[in-house]
Amino acid sequence: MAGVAGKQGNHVTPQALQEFLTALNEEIHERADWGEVADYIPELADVDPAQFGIAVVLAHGTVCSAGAASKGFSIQSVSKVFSLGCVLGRIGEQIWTRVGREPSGSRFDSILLLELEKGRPRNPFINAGALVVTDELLTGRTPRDALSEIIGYIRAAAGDDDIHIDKAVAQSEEKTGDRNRALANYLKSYGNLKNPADYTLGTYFHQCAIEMNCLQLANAGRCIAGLPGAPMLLSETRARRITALMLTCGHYDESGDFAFRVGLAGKSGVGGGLLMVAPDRASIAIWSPGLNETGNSRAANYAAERLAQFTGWSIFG
Ligand SMILES: NC(=O)CC[C@H](N)C(=O)O
Repeated sequence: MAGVAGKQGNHVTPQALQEFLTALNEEIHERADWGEVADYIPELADVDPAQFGIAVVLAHGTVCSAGAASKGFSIQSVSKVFSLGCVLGRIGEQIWTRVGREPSGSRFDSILLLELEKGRPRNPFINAGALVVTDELLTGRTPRDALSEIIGYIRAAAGDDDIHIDKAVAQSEEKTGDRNRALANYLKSYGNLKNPADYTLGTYFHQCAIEMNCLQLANAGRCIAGLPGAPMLLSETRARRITALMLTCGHYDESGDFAFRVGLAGKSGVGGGLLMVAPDRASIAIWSPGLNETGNSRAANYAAERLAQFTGWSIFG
């Protein structure tokens, strides 16, 4: 890897970036520090952790990629970025009466703060908050229609209709989703779940089971990164605010460390996916299914740090 990295500021050429990504892919495989796949969702437990893909869409539309960038994976919690975009389009700022905008400092599936804060989840990216967002999207609709809206939004963002739900993953999580069931019922007891818990949970499990590859995900992030030519799905203000939430809450109790090491807004998922945005510069998707102790991809986090060092894209200068 020596001799490849170096702070490039605004002047990252596609060619230099492509060379860097190719070398990074090799470095990741040489390190072989993969972490453990999420085994609480049985279908994900079978995925080989020794895989890595990365795709970067630059402001002028050039795409650079390396590794398994066109291999599909379960986006899991990365879907929460798009369900939030969707609900903001639907009911606007009213969603904030039901969910907060503060980092939780606890695990993605924690119930701890929910009692203390009377059923209003800290933010839309922890499971409790995402359940509230999905519940809002479900209100007045069938689960099938709510899911069509979410997947339609993602397809429009990616500019690609070939994005689908992996039903086996959804069913697998349905079988083992007791903690999410507990969260949904707890929300319901505080009057912060409008639909029957099973409906909201079923919709949420299917939303998490959407399968995408890095190229599709990086394309879908263009509207959040505010890249020219991105589909008009979010106002500038909303894109900026979603980015702020990704930075402060996108990695759960590792969000501070990610900001410290990488300096870019990102949203992770237990499928090993990571969507990251460098506002006005690039949309980045990284995937490696092995996770660290906080449920974030070990190799994707490492790659994000190396990419930020190479490009100089940290929002902190
Ligand atoms: N962090 C994640 O990706 C969690 C999503 C997963 N579907 C869950 O609810 O547990």
